[in-house]
Amino acid sequence: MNSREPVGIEERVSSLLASSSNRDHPLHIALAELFDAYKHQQSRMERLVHISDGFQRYSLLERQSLIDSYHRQLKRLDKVARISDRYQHAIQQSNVELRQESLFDPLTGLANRRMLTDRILSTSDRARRHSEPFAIAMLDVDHFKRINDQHGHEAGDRVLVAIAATLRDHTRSWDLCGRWGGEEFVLLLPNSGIDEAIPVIERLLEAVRRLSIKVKGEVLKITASCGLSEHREGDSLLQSLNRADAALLDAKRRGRDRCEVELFSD
Ligand SMILES: Nc1nc2c(ncn2[C@@H]2O[C@H](COP(=O)(O)OP(=O)(O)OP(=O)(O)O)[C@@H](O)[C@H]2O)c(=O)[nH]1
Repeated sequence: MNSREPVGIEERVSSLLASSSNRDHPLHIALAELFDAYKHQQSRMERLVHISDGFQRYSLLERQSLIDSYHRQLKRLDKVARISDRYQHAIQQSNVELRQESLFDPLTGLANRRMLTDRILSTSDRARRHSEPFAIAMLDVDHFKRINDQHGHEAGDRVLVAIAATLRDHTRSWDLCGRWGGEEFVLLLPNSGIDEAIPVIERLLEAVRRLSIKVKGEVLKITASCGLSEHREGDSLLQSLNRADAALLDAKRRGRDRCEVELFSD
């Protein structure tokens, strides 16, 4: 008798088949064939389990690598989005700067000649459609050359900047002030006939008189002359500007520091 009793079915069947006392049993051959078939099936099962485990491990690795690659792509996309945001912001910024440079005078920050021209044309269009009057004023600093000659170009620039600020501060929100060039400024007074425009200009000239610009310990007193014209229906931009310019020359001739009106006389 064995010192150890076989426990599992396989061990028990194996030991039964191995025992010489069972060799002539009528079921011995059938049991041996059945046992072989069983072992064959079992080894197939083990192979299948092995393949399935390997496949699962491979799937896990594949999944992990896909997740890693997905996260790497996300990071890249995030980086690309941030670069694109910065790029778009830079383009917007440079568009703002380009617009600023193309429409505004760099020294005074007022509208430049191009913007003034555009606005006068659109105001003239609106005035025609709604039968509204509008006025154009040309304002020129008196004896500006003297300021440059006596105090230097930089002092002249400071005077222009101070005048620009005065124009901005003493006109109505719907008026447009701009620098026409040199020491000459243009004011567009929409929805205003001569009668409404004159007090605006008088207020402005008074504000210029009150300016005190300190240059190297000296206080500069400034005056300006102004020519005013009212736009007439059918007038070209040039005609209205020419009439304001003629009125300005008249103001200079009559002694400066004043506003003259040129009404309907080409
Ligand atoms: N500082 C400075 N001066 C300028 C600028 N543009 C033009 N000027 C000067 O402005 C002066 C204009 O002088 P004029 O046209 O003789 O006129 P004015 O001396 O003001 O004399 P009136 O207009 O007759 O009162 C010239 O000396 C120009 O050099 C500028 O941007 N800065």
